[in-house]
Amino acid sequence: MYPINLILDNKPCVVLGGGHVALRKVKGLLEAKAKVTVISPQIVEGLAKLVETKAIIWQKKCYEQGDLTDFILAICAIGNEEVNAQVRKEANQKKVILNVVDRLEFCDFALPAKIRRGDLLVTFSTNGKSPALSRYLRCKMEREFDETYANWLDKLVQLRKEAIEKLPTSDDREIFWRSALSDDVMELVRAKKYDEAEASIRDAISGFRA
Ligand SMILES: C[C@@]1(CC(=O)O)c2cc3[nH]c(cc4nc(cc5[nH]c(cc(n2)[C@H]1CCC(=O)O)[C@@](C)(CC(=O)O)[C@@H]5CCC(=O)O)C(CC(=O)O)=C4CCC(=O)O)c(CCC(=O)O)c3CC(=O)O
Ligand SMILES: NC(=O)C1=CN([C@@H]2O[C@H](COP(=O)(O)OP(=O)(O)OC[C@H]3O[C@@H](n4cnc5c(N)ncnc54)[C@H](O)[C@@H]3O)[C@@H](O)[C@H]2O)C=CC1
Repeated sequence: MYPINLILDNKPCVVLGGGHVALRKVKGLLEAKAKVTVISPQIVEGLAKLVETKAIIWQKKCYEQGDLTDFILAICAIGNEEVNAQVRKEANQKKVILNVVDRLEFCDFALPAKIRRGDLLVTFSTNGKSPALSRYLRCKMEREFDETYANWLDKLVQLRKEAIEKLPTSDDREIFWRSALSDDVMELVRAKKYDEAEASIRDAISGFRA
């Protein structure tokens, strides 16, 4: 497995099937700001609400060959081997990247469990061996990854700009950040002393010698 984070903002994605698994996958796509269409003869209540609020488009029908046209990514959550095979075939023809929720061998990608805190994204996966373990680790680590990292990340955006202005080469910046983002600084962050942490990084930028 090769981990990548897809940038799906406003890109057309389709979920086939309208059950609870489809709902979870749709929610994940919406978090990534994708433009989501669901194709299914029936949908669960959670999906119906998303249709009502126009958060997603619903095509009330069974999947047919040709339905993947115009989509860049598809998730097949129907749970039928025959349909899975048809969808896999069309995805190959149209070069659409596909996830089949009950068949890892048919997948171009699998979904990890995730913790999102602002722009920070932490993911867990098990190569399909135990989604339950991915979920367990996500729940456990949610406590560790509270909002402090996301708040700090917002500050780092500006500090990174300043480091780019003051430190001439990318080698310098690599050396700088590996030492500047120290346990001591991160302890200040954990204590929500963002200003002190910020000042410490600024001092380090002005005092940096390669
Ligand atoms: C391969 C993969 C394909 C994919 O969906 O991309 C896949 C496949 C399958 N899952 C099944 C079952 C369960 N899936 C979950 C939960 C999650 N499943 C997710 C991802 C993945 N699931 C991909 C690999 C992830 C990895 O590598 O770890 C998560 C992480 C992400 C998400 O869905 O968004 C999300 C947790 C989100 C969260 O809570 O954080 C639970 C637990 C629960 O719901 O409580 C159960 C019941 C317990 C169990 O079986 O473990 C079955 C049916 C097995 C059967 O028939 O018994 C299959 C099919 C098969 O295994 O063949
Ligand atoms: N990857 C994952 O995270 C998980 C996967 N699964 C597997 O996912 C599959 C789906 O699970 P559920 O959502 O609980 O099932 P479900 O049976 O509730 O949902 C299937 C949906 O597909 C629709 N459908 C049926 N035929 C269709 C067709 N030809 N075209 C379009 N839509 C069609 C149905 O109307 C229904 O909405 C199962 O095979 C299950 O084993 C189960 C748990 C987690």
